[in-house]
Amino acid sequence: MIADGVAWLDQALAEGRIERVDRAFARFLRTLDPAVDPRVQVAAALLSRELGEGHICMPLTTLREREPALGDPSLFLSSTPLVASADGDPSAPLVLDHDLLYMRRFWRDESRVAQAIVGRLGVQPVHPDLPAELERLFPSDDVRPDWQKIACALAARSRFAVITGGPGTGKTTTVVRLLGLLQTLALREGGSRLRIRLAAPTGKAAARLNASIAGQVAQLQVDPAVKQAIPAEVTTLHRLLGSRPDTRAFRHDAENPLHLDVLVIDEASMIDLEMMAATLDALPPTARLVLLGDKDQLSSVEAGAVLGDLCARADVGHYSLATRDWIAAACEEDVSAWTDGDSARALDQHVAMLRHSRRFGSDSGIGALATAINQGDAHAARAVFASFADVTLGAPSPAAIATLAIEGRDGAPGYRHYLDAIENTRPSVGASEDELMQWGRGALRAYAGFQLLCATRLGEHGVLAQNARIAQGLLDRGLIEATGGWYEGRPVMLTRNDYALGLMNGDVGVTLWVPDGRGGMALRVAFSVMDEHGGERIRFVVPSRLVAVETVYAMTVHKSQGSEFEHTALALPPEPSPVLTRELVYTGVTRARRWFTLLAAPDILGYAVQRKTQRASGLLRRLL
Ligand SMILES: Nc1ncnc2c1ncn2[C@@H]1O[C@H](COP(=O)(O)OP(=O)(O)OP(=O)(O)O)[C@@H](O)[C@H]1O
Repeated sequence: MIADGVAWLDQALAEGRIERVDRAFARFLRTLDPAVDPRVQVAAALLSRELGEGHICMPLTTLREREPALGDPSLFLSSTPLVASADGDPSAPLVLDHDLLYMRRFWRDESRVAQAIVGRLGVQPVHPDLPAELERLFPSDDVRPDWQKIACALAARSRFAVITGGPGTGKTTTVVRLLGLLQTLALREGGSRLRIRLAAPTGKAAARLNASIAGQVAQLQVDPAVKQAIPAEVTTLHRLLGSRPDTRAFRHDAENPLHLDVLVIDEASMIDLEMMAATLDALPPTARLVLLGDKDQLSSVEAGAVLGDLCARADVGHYSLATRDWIAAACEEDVSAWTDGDSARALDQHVAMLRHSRRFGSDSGIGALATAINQGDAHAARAVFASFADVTLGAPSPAAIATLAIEGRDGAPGYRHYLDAIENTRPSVGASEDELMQWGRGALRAYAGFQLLCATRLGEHGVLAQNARIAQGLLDRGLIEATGGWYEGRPVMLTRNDYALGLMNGDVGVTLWVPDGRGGMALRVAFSVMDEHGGERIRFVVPSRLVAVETVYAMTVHKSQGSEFEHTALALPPEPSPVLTRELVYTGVTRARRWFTLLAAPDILGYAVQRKTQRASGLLRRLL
């Protein structure tokens, strides 16, 4: 029995079971209802803690486990005005929906997302030319079934589609062909062209999709008029929705919807619940939404795991008999093995999983490692290191990590390679602006040759400590001229959006000495930015204008989402910790294009791989 809420909160805070913000929320409830039951305050504090961990809600079973002294929470939660049922008092700050406890804002966001998706489920009539066009865009493939073709077909017949797949499984290829298909069918017989927009949750992800989409559109086997009607420009979701400084509201919402017919969002695993709700609000009811992403990656930094929820059943498919037959007719593909007439749900018919990586073949350790990690098979994951040259397991001592980060290994670059590239390609004193831009572009490309990833920001094994060690190691070797302040070679990452500069949180720039235009030299930070035609341009920024930046020799795995590096090293702390999860390691491994180095004790790898995170939410229940 809990008689004194204040004492419980203070003690839980002292024991580290809750944080100050959780206690503040529980205390705030007392201002709304001075006679509040202390057990409601305890439940509220524990709920607030769960939200801080990225969950959307808290199942009552979890609440009971966290504090057995609460007894049966459904009894006291149903008899306080602070908690309402789903259709109860809309001013109550907490909602109890069946056995899930929510803060009102999260419950509302989840309801908006669920409603908007449910409204889009269902099959629309398709153009009779669909099978022929699919056949043209996806000439017979040696890998059967051709999931790219199936994903494209499913997306073509409805206003909502999810395409998930690991790295190199062809998400971009599929969506470009889908857009070609939709636009071809729309323009046929004098129809009007579809207004298509492409977006990604971060500037970096948008830039990467931008780079790959332009090339893919050029190769697309469609009419030139169709090609022209496919946009190459990828924007951030914030920009698309029209974010306004200092407010959570966007310019586009249900009252002022976006003017578009098709919205494609890449890297959808990074979208949190609130952003998804805002996006769906702003989408006209008739518009199609296509979500692309890798369901196995880390979820968004903010609460929710919308893509993970939507793809929770993707491995098994759960296609209905009707979907199976429709796919057979439209694509000549057989998905019987992924069909389950009894348990098929409407949502399942809108989800396709690409299962064959074209980037990582059977000779790729990175691919084999990603698969073993996803299967939670630590033994197989360790065995991969012994069998493949592109992946290596190294010691996690701070000194060894810094050395690897600087020197690289066996042909795989480290930061020496990047700093040498700056030095070796330095333009002459009278270099033109074009030559300087080319130098900046080369430096940024060389920087993308290697990245050290850490599990956390703080602590001896975190980003800040590793940054300091690497900078010292570079200084000791004469590769940089200082370890603090601004110096040539300092790589920085923005920690906040800077709309005035057109730079986004997560954008990385490199510091270079360039002519100042008055006969002297000045340090400038080179960033890759998109011009108005979707092309890449290098912008040199005065360091003093960059107010929210961090040195980025090391970055957290979270921040690395949406980026790829030729050689990626992932350093894991030596002690077990809640941040070490399967998704974290998988996301780290799949940032690597050619080489991957894991700096971890083998037992820590096993520990992390066995810990699959599950964020509590009621979304799937509402959708199935
Ligand atoms: N059906 C296909 N036929 C031939 N090549 C393909 C096909 N699909 C994809 N590829 C090639 O495989 C590579 C990866 O494809 P793509 O970039 O579309 O994958 P992705 O899933 O978007 O990858 P990422 O992990 O970068 O998001 C590209 O080089 C692409 O050209």
